Amino acid sequence: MFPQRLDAPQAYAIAQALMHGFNLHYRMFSAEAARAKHRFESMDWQGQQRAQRERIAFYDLQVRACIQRLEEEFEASQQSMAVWQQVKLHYIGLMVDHLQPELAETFFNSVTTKILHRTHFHNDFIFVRAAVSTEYLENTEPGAIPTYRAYYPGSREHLEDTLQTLFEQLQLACPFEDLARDVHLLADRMRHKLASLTLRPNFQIQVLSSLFYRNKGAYLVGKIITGYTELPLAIPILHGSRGQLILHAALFGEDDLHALFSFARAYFMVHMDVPSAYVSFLHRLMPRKPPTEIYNALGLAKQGKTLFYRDFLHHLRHSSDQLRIAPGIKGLVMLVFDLPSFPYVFKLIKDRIASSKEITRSQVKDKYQLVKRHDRGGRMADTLEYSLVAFPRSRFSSELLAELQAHAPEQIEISDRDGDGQEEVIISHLYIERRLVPLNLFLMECLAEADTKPERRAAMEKAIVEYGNAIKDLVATNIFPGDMLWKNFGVTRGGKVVFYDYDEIEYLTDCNFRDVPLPRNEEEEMSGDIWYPVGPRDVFPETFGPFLLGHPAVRDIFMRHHADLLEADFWRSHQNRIRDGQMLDVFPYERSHFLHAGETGLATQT
Ligand SMILES: Nc1ncnc2c1ncn2[C@@H]1O[C@H](COP(=O)(O)OP(=O)(O)OP(=O)(O)O)[C@@H](O)[C@H]1O
Repeated sequence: MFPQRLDAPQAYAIAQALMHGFNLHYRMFSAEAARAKHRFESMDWQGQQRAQRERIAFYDLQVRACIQRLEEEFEASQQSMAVWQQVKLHYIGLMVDHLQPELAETFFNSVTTKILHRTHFHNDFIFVRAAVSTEYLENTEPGAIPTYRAYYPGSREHLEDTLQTLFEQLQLACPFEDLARDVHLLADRMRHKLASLTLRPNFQIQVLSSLFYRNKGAYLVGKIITGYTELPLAIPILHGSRGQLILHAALFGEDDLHALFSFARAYFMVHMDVPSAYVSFLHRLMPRKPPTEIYNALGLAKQGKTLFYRDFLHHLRHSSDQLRIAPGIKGLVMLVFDLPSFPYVFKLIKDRIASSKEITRSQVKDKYQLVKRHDRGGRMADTLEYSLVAFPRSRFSSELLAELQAHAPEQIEISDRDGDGQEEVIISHLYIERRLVPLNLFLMECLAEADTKPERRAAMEKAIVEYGNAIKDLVATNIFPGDMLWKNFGVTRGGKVVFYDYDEIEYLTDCNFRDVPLPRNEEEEMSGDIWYPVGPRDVFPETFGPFLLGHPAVRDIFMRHHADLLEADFWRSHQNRIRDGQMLDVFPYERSHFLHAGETGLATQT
């Protein structure tokens, strides 16, 4: 029932305290993004990575601080539901003209769902759906930076002048090595892309005003428009070998941007007054990427989670298929299920983990946390972590329900908790991750037809090369995957291979890569067992082969491209590099996009 009058005296003050809590949070978030520019300029890459990691914890800290304040000042949990309903209405009032209303709503939900009882988690009290529109939101204060800027080159020949102005207006404190040279190379690439298009009167380049910072790079993101064509565009800016700036590559088109904004990479730091305007600009560039994933990529993971859950509930209402055990080899640690019509998997840690795994539940959680905070280098799938997720009981296949009851009885509750006559399966802790095609299944499908269909053989070769590349990219970011079996990797829509089994992951520098010792006598030589002592962190790369390379066709391709992975020296040399403080470059784009043909090196050390 909608209250006719807002007459509870404490409701307005509670709403204000909530809004104050959110504003404080967003100020901290923005300040960190502003500092990212300085860290980039001063090549403080370790600092940039540290800040990327630490920022993830900001939100929960601020939510906890706000709950504490509400309890201390207003005895929040003692307030009646009539008061809480008015709190929400006042809060809506406070969001008029607010520049981040969607985030403010999510913050309200995060706080109030920790105070109110579950039965009140509906639109009267929390924001189950958004109440405030973000369309056409702009910061109109004098001196405010617009979300994006438009540049009008007029003709193909004048691209250089326009680009020169555009990069100068970024006002980076560090000089370019040779901006005129780079702008010319970039303009040439653009002319090539525009060759088949007629330039219409609306020909322009639009770029988001803030740069996107991550690891060692800053990325300019925008699009070229002519007529009805909109060509997405991203330009990575890096430090050259002399420490000055260079335009490193030119990325064009939706697929290139997908690779840059991949769920398998760390989140960007971007200074945004109006994040929803950034999200809608980016969504236009990448219509296949749902806003939930764009918010995640911008470091606004809570908003990503909120939108994901809304999308999922909406999808459930408009589909009828059954949740099932995910295809592939079942895990010893994780129980994984999916809904065929929905492109994500749901993973929970089993109540009892097979003893062969020597890992506890909390260690598994730590490993997933490690991945969340680490630079995923395009090779480890991001996970969203949820607690108390309810699914309709009627949507479970009987095998899946039996599996849950057998392996996770302590984590599921089957009840009608909302009292609406519909039974739900409530799972206490869950990870949600993009669904990929497990690499073992992918290879099996290819192998079945490799002799008769050359395209299948080519796909198999590409996947095996990609698998090795994935491991090498992980190594570059100081990650040893632990369990390198094919089944622990998946293939993305774009054909990239990504790792998703984290329970045996270690920092590369924590492992001890050893050569298999030579047998000292005949008895040792003939022994079928491991006769030499093995420490807990010891790894013997020579022994990977028998597990991975049973099939001759697979072995042949692997050995041609990645034989070095079977040598302890390969792993040790990377350990040494990392210990020396050198960060290897893992580019989120192919070499073919580089603007310089190798003559311009990059800075490697701070
Ligand atoms: N993101 C994903 N997309 C598609 N399938 C997945 C995904 N994650 C997991 N799976 C499926 O679930 C299975 C088990 O997942 P996972 O490897 O994470 O569990 P685990 O218990 O850690 O495995 P292991 O026993 O190797 O340690 C995988 O082999 C795969 O078939």
